[in-house]
Amino acid sequence: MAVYECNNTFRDFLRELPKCEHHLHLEGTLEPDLLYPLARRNNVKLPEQFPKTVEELENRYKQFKDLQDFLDFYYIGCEVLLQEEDFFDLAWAYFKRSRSQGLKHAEVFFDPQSHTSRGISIETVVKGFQRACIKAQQELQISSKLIMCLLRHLPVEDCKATLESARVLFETQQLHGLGLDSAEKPFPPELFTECYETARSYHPDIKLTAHAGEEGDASYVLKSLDLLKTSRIDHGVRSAEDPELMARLAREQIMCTICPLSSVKLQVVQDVRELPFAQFLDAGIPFSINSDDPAYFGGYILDNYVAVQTRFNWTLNVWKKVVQQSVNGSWCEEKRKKELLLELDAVMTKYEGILEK
Ligand SMILES: Nc1ncnc2[nH]cnc12
Ligand SMILES: [Zn+2]
Repeated sequence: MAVYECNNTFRDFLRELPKCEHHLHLEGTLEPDLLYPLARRNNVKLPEQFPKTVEELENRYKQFKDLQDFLDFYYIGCEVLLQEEDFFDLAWAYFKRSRSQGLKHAEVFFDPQSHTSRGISIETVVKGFQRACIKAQQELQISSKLIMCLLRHLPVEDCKATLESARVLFETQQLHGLGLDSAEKPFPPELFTECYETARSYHPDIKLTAHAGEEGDASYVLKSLDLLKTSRIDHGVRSAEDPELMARLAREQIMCTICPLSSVKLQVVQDVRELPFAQFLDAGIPFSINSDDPAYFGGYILDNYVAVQTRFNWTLNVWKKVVQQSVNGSWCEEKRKKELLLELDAVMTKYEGILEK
């Protein structure tokens, strides 16, 4: 695994930037040193061949063959989460850790089906996560929104039933958006057209996104826009293979939530330098930088910012633009965006005097 480090002052600048995270799976924040205690607390027997110690598990996480290789571990990890308290502990640990990396606003995914399939109610999952979100606002000044994801490898009927079970949570805007994750191939967006239609009928302000263009090609991105009517794309890096699609993403200002360390760990690219940041910037396509499943991919949000800086050596002004578009593309209230943009101005003023533009 390549080393991504940048000079200390630049790292301080990146840390102080008011960061928004748009692509973070709460279940993907389950650190090995929480996984084993939760397994013990809940009497969960891990599979025979599963690594037996934190160290062995961390070693196994050093590289994944592909998305499916990672997902096999991710879903086993989910099995240690049973009680409302477990979901709270998981999310609270994420917020605390990310606060020290300069996180200010988080739009976080969760996968109810990986819990309801084990007899846990969606209310238990959501209550635990909600409590952590409220505490993060009160004690860490981190604002957040919950996005429920459908698991695309499961039967569409199962996804429809999950949506129905979450109807009231969407109607009351306790859930802010809908996403689509898990193995991209061979589960293309068109399978979920009806699910997204149903979600739109739940609330006029519901936000829609989908993983696309991570392992699937650019057509997955196009079909997510056309059929699912998403206003955001998670990953989207393979859009760069299709110039017409790139022009459309720019024209419609579709935010792509890019996850640098994830894309390397899952072998979508071999190094962060291969990610199409320059093409996105040149084309005027908004993107944000995110951690995806930080416990599995070896880095939280700042680590991802640092990885990008080591490879692209952006100026302060490029970072200003990247943070501006990340704030402006957030699904939070306008007042919150204004606060974050003011914070950004203050950080820029401080560091323009220290680092050259
Ligand atoms: N990067 C990813 N892609 C698809 N599904 C996921 N579930 C958790 N992380 C994911
Ligand atoms: Zn993801």
